Amino acid sequence: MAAAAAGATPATARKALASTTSALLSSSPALRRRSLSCSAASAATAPRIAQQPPDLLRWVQREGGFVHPALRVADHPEYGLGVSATAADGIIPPGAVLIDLPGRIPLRLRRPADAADALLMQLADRVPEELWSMRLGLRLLQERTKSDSFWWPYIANLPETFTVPIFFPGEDIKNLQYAPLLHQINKRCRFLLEFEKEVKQKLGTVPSGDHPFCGQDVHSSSLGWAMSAASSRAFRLHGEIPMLLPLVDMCNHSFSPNARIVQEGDVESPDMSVKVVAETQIDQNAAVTLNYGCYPNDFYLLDYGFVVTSNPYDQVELSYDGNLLDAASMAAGVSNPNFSTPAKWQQDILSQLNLHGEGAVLKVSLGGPDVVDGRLLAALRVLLAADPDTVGKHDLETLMSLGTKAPLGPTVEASALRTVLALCAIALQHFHTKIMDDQAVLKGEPPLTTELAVQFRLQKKLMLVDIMQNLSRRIKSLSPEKSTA
Ligand SMILES: C[S@@+](CC[C@H](N)C(=O)[O-])C[C@H]1O[C@@H](n2cnc3c(N)ncnc32)[C@H](O)[C@@H]1O
Repeated sequence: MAAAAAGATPATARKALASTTSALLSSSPALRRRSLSCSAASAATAPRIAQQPPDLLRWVQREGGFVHPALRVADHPEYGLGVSATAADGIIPPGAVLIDLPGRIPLRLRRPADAADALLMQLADRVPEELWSMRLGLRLLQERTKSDSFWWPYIANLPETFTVPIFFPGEDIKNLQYAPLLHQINKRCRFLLEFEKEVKQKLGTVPSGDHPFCGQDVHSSSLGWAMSAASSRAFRLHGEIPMLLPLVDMCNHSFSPNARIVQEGDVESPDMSVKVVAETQIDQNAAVTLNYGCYPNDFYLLDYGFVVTSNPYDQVELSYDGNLLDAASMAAGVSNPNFSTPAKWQQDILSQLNLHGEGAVLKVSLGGPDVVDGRLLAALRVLLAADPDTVGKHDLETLMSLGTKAPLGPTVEASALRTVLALCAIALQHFHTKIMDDQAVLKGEPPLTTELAVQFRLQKKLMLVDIMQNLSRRIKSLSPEKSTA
């Protein structure tokens, strides 16, 4: 729905991106520059920019970095490359420094040193803040085109392609079946197509010596590569300045990580360093993992190109809408719901919850650690309550918490939870396929992009079913005679 409103469909935007992929291969010779093209033939599982990239670990050490002697970069069976402890060395104790990068190794946007840098910054300023990965991506692309880049050993080890949905075939974008994500993908694809034009216009007549990409043409596909490299590998440390951290970015993700990143010194200071420190004991052969962030799968797929199964932070987004709530509560057997026509005292509380009036934020969610969005839960409780006096005895925090058992009594609580149950059922119906259909597709070992799209929607549905079971248990635990609305 949202994607249609935004204009071009993700599928058409994707087609245009795909059609520029071959145009990316620019081969006109020039000094001081490295072609943006690269051969697809390299390691079968994870093709890298260079067919035989330099040893990243040794480069970090040569440039003054520290790497714990027990660590290696090795193929992970499912996640591409990863950092792991060797079988031979002993266990690594908690607190041990695993990697230490001096300030010259991280790659980030820098203050302009010449005309090319100044142009790059002007382009970066044209990118909206929410697409910070494109800003950093421009810097990466600048270094990728230089033949003598300090960061070449790092760049040579980067993946040649990414599994983020801007590169999905149109069919697999449709396979996601989830409007908020389709909207984001569409936005990114349209941005890349527009930005390609802007970059071409800006750099069209710039002489090669002042050109941020050494005179090479930049297309939406190369911009997409750079944006995806940055979004899937950059870290935002103190000061929120995103940086690419060579070798550190070979560590894969876990919500129960055994390591964490520590920044020492200010980002701008010359003695800044970035360390990876063992959070727990790291056994022989164990992978070193970092937590990329406690986010839903939308974020993981859009920025990193993977889906976390049983992600405790996954959510389904919906829009707070009185008519939808009336329909849901009637379907749940709640008599005379008045979500679309709240009384004045109820409107006042909805305003406090930022669900009513000017500037209201109507996006609410189901799932994640709270199970039900606190603002949605409070609104339901308040709108189902008969009088302002009972409600007035509780503060908003209590009304927003599912942990507080039935603050307005079991009858209101049962009706509120039943309405949420019905909302879950409505959300489930928005997916065109059933859980069993998705499981059957996955059993058939489809192409990777189909697998990711189907896994994404399956995880959302399984999460909704979990919430429904959770709420049913809560409704049952309310006193039996009052839980029937
Ligand atoms: C920061 S890089 C880590 C190094 C990467 N594996 C490589 O081969 O270069 C992040 C990427 O690793 C993969 N990855 C990391 N953790 C993962 C996980 N828990 N599940 C699936 N893929 C993961 C994804 O492709 C992700 O975009």
